[in-house]
Amino acid sequence: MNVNKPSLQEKIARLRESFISQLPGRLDEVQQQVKLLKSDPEMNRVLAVDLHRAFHSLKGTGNSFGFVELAAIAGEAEDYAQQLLDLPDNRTPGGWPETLENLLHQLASQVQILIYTDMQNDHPADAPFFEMGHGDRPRSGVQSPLIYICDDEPDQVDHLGYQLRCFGYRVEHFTETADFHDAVLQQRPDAVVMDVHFPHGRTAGTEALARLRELTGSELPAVVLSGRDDFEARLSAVQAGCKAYFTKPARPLDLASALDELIGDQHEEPYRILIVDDEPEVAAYHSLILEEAGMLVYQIHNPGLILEALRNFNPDLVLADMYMPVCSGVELAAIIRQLPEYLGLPIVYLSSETNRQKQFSAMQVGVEGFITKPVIPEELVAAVALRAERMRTLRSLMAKDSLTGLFNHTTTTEMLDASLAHAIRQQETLAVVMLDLDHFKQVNDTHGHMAGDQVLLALARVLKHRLRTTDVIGRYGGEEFALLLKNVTRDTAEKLVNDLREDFSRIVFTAGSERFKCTFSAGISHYPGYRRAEDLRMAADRALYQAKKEGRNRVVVDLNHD
Ligand SMILES: Nc1nc2c(ncn2[C@@H]2O[C@H](COP(=O)(O)OP(=O)(O)OP(=O)(O)O)[C@@H](O)[C@H]2O)c(=O)[nH]1
Repeated sequence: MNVNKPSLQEKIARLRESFISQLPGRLDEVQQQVKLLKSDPEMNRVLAVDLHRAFHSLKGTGNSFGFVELAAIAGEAEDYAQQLLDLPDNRTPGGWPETLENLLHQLASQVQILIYTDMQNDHPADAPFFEMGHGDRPRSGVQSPLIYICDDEPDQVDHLGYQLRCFGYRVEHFTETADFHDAVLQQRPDAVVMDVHFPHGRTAGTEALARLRELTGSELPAVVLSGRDDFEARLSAVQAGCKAYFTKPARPLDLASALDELIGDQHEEPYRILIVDDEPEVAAYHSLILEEAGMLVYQIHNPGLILEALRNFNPDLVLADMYMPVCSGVELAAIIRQLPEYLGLPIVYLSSETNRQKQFSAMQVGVEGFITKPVIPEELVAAVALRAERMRTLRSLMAKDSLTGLFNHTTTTEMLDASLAHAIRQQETLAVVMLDLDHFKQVNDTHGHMAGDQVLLALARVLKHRLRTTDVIGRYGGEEFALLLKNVTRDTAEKLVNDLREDFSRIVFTAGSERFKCTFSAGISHYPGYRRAEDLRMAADRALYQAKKEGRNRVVVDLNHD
């Protein structure tokens, strides 16, 4: 099937065309407003406010789409409307109303020119152009990360590969750098574990990485695992762009942590940006810029929909226009700030208001920033990404457990309520799993608290890599975890948790010179078997208790229903 998706430039061109086609109608409206204003001896301020907003938005949108002359005339008219507003009641500025009529006349000529040029030219030369890099876009796939290990010592590597698979990675092993080289060109891995010394060269491994970088123009995320611990080997690793250096024998858990760090960012969810702008074309234009940078954008053109949009879309940042008909940007920001759950949500104005004093007072309601139109796309993306990132970090500190990075008890409980409500609404199923490490006190007592922490981290990592991004993983208590598996049958949930249990039980931990393994037990309950969150949790708890009683290292599914 041949699907011709419009390019970014084509989408922008369509927005411009749509804006141009609306210009005569908008001009008509402005002319009506001026007429009303002229015939009103009281100089109605409401009419003047409307007029100011109309010119302001014409200026902003004109600028955004590169119609500089139209924007300049609209800007002059906006200043004049401001003078009308600033004067005491019943007074009019000098040149009234000829100045305004003259500006309207100029605007009408500009609109004619734009319509004519648009008809002549498919791609206006002055269309704002931007191109954003695609390299940093988050990956959308949910497949486990692919790791290439390149090492000529099969025994050691087999064991390492086996352990990394238990952590949820897909692993491929190469003993020859030439095979590794060809494989990378065929399918680029998420990360590489590379040896330095090979029979055909003292630094053949790191040289292979450097060659690939030259050939492809980009660095492979790589760590070194080598028997050598000398300056030459370490320097070759740094020069090849390797981010960590491990000497053999390395602990699989340490390597897994380094690999997680290397590829971690790629699993980040895209930033969620809510745009509030009464001009659909302008909102769509800014939305295109942000989407092109990999963000997820939702637009509303009526500020009255803000409450629903916040709740349904759950944004990381709100980008709001300052002058809108239903309510101003300042009023909108004040409404958001009065909602306790959105107190920390960054709000940024995107406006053509250039008056510093007005910008400053508009920010007094707790607004994070001010971006003036027309925007430079890279600056918009950078300003939005920076603030959205900060919001993510703050949220994560509040919602996540500091050791494992999983959701904490409170958030997991809230998510159980939300997931159950969603399952009921969508007529889907939901499995709740309570999971508890076996004899964990003994692990701490025998190998120390730090070794215990490593076990908790390892389990968290296995769960994160192996479950879908839509599933919820929480650290419910000290050594107790809760999983919410969405839209799975009871049998699928049981098989999944049993596979996790078996893989986890194969991981070898080291504490000093000691080696040990660890297991967990799990209990599963299921919606629609139970219809209340608390009942689901208690049923999963009872099943877990039974698994412990029956000898641990097993999964029990609750078969009772309410
Ligand atoms: N290392 C470490 N240990 C923790 C943490 N949180 C809780 N624990 C320990 O987890 C252990 C839980 O022990 P118990 O509740 O007796 O359970 P258990 O030894 O796992 O026995 P069963 O659950 O019956 O198999 C206690 O020793 C806690 O100190 C943590 O963050 N780090």
